[in-house]
Amino acid sequence: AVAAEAGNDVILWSRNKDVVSDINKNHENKLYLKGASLSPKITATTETSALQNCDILLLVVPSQHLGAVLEASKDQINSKTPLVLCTKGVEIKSGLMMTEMITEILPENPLAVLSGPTFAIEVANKLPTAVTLACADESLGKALSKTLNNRSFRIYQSLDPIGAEIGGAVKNVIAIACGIVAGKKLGDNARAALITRGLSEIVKLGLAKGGRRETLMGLSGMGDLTLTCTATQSRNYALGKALGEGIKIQDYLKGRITVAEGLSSSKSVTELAQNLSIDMPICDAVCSILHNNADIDKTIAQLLARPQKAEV
Ligand SMILES: NC(=O)C1=CN([C@@H]2O[C@H](COP(=O)(O)OP(=O)(O)OC[C@H]3O[C@@H](n4cnc5c(N)ncnc54)[C@H](O)[C@@H]3O)[C@@H](O)[C@H]2O)C=CC1
Ligand SMILES: O=C(CO)COP(=O)(O)O
Repeated sequence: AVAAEAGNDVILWSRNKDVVSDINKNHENKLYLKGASLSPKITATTETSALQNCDILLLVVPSQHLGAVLEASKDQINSKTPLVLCTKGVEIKSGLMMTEMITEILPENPLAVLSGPTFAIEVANKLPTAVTLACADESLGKALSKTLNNRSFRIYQSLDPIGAEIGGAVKNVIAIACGIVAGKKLGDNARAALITRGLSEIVKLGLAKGGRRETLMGLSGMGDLTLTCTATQSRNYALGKALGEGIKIQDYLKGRITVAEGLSSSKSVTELAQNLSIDMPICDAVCSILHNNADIDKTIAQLLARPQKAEV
């Protein structure tokens, strides 16, 4: 929708025939984006051959499936086509960040990361939004920003794709923690503490991976963390809130088709941090609750009982 609003012709690839038909016939995607009316400039297809002649490819498949989709379609992708990563997450299977995984599959393609506080429905409905577009190649970053920027979608440039990616991947895990605290009615102080100490975890991991502090403090870091940790429309926050209210994860996920990336990223981010010998107690706690069936109250008590330490 952003690319179309900026004046581009847009082709959307989907595996789902019903979604394709809804977009082409009704200019809507009722299954995944109810309440947004899409530009007729957007057409959809299930054919990966459509990837052949694109000037830019925006990658939006959920993190645990993007690798498989790229593997299956890489023969259709020209090695000169710039790829813009919009997915937020770390692959469990390989432990790789999305940009690392993409580079393994498509080593020659130029790569950028587009990330920030961007609830899709607000973006599609043209509500004011600001994001980071990070690309190590400054002139390509400028060209991509110019192509995608529009009056309601303001793009700030950055040269730090790693920092932009880490912020987006880890904030989903912290948002689940904030949701749990809300579900448990533990108060606003606790949420502010989680956001701030969560940011500290994001910064530690981001710097260890080679990202820059100022990126982590910007739209794709602090900005997205703030949005997701404070809004009930966040799927990650909502998942945490349900758990905090006592709903079992299997029951919550039953019948849900949309992704809450923090569920998988809590595992992959925690493993990544362990491999780098970085202490990320909040992500660790969320991982234990989601994947090791840890008791929520005991996990919170353990977090609060950690030895005192200097703030910085
Ligand atoms: N929805 C939002 O507000 C935002 C989402 N993102 C990120 O974008 C990525 C995608 O999220 P959403 O579109 O919101 O998720 P969603 O769950 O609403 O939609 C996922 C889409 O991917 C497709 N999909 C799922 N598994 C697939 C597979 N194995 N092969 C091919 N297609 C598959 C689904 O059919 C669907 O079209 C995530 O990493 C998310 O964190 C980033 C910014 C904002
Ligand atoms: O990444 C997002 C907003 O920037 C979307 O967050 P949720 O996946 O938690 O809804």
